[in-house]
Amino acid sequence: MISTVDAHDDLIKPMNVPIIDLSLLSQESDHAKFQIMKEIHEACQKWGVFNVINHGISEFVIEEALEVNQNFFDMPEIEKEEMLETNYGDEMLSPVKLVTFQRRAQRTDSTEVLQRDLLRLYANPLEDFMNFWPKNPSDYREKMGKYTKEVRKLGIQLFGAIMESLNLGGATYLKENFNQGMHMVVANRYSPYQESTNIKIGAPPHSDHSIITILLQSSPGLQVLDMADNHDHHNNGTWKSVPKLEASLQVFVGDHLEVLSNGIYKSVWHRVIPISTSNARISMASFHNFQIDEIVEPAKELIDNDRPKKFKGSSVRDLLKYASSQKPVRLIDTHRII
Ligand SMILES: O=C(O)CCC(=O)C(=O)O
Ligand SMILES: [Fe+2]
Repeated sequence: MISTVDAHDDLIKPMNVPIIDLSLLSQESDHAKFQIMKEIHEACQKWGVFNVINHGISEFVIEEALEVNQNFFDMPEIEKEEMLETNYGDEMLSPVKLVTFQRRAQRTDSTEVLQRDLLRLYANPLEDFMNFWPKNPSDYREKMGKYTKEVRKLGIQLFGAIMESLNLGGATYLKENFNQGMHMVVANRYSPYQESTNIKIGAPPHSDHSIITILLQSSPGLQVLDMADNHDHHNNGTWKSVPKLEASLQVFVGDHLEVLSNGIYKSVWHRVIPISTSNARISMASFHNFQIDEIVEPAKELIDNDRPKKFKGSSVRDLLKYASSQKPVRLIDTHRII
């Protein structure tokens, strides 16, 4: 179990996260394509994370999305809660969920060490879910809608490239599953650290339940676990900071891509320890999955005598349910066949 959450920032070294130029994907040249597939393959295998540049989402859309979330979180607590108070039945399918650390602090069973505010929005199909998103600030839906549309397009493009990097370019059933899949956007606000309180701001170590996550950050603070040759032993890695690179987004391999790739790609352990003490840090994590009850298994094309099936199947619902129990091991680790 990873329990070290102290921010010995001076001891944390930066990690050279690979930078992938997505404009190369649309080039005709086979050489450029081959090169980018190789880079994606290596990044997903070795690090479970890479930066993308020339990703197609305009700086303007990004800035507006960050700003409108900042404005949302800045509203008085009571206003935020009122607008979201609805009973949706199946909580797992609730189109919006707001967790503020003020509210959480009132709960006596709170065992979390690192705190943040988060707003989780369902986003596919966008037209269905947007009506449940916050009405205020009044430009929230419009600006988040734009970002969400763009990031979904990027997700589909990246999934296609990642499948190709696994020689699964011809497996159209996977692309169809992805296209119909779940898209969840989580906006996080990390308040400035207050010396007067004991509250530690951040996100505890975890890997994502997604196939891929696309991350947008307003300021640094993300750290990933560098496991070098020790991928299956998450307690043996070293935390490294991920430098914030201008105009880039970060892409994470999630648990379900580790399963789908039959263990060839590794989901990345990460945590957040914000650096700035004066400004709030806003991030937006865009989680892309298959449908909630679709069973994700190692792709049959990646199973053979040399690489037998490594995992039993699981659905996103299984991963989400398990995550809420806050166990220190990943569900997929309990699903290992060998
Ligand atoms: O805030 C970040 O940079 C990362 C957030 C994250 O890991 C998550 O929401 O799963
Ligand atoms: Fe995450």
